[in-house]
Amino acid sequence: MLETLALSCKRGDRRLFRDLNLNVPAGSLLHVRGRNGSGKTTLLRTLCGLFTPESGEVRWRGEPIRSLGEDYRRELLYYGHLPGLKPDLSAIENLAVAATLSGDRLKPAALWQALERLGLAGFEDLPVRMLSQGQMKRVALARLLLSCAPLWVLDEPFSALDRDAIGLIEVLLAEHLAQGGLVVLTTHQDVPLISGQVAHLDLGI
Ligand SMILES: Nc1ncnc2c1ncn2[C@@H]1O[C@H](COP(=O)(O)OP(=O)(O)OP(=O)(O)O)[C@@H](O)[C@H]1O
Repeated sequence: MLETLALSCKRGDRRLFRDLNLNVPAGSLLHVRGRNGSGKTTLLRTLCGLFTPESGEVRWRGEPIRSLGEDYRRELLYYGHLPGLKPDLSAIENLAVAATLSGDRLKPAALWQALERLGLAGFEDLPVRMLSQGQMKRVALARLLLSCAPLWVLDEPFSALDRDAIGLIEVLLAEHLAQGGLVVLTTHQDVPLISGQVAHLDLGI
């Protein structure tokens, strides 16, 4: 379970949220909503331990993430605003690097299958700088198929994706939740989930 206790964050002089108490149980999704600049990305980065809150804490399985360090990061998949790809590496190479950094030992066939499922057959060997924006996002999202992490924190996973890709990500989310995974995501789109328990958090109101 992921929890926050009285979490407060400031950026410059602006307080984005105060005393946030969240509880995301296994098998559930938290959809963080709010206008531009309301603090969604800041909250997601704080949940990942990438931004230090003004006060309060984030807990994973009952332990403060500060004390878990690498043990927490191994259980986490973070998909940020930028796809986080190396532009001169191919799609396959990018996935291999991401898997190695996450400590996942994967057979090359698994990487090729993941790219195929994301509709990237034929584009596996091109440097990703030669792919379209949506294709780059698909490469980054292929990690969802390969990761063993129970907690997915996804910042705008649907942006720049076409209808088919959005449908596929919805299926992957539903599968992850059905297996007891947890998801925290932001999206400005209304995305109906096929199944799973969904809660909403509105920031900046
Ligand atoms: N590095 C930074 N230094 C100072 N202020 C920042 C920094 N990054 C973000 N902010 C400010 O924090 C506020 C919240 O930003 P954040 O990116 O969390 O919003 P958001 O809800 O994710 O927005 P969007 O929907 O546009 O992605 C904004 O007002 C922004 O200007």
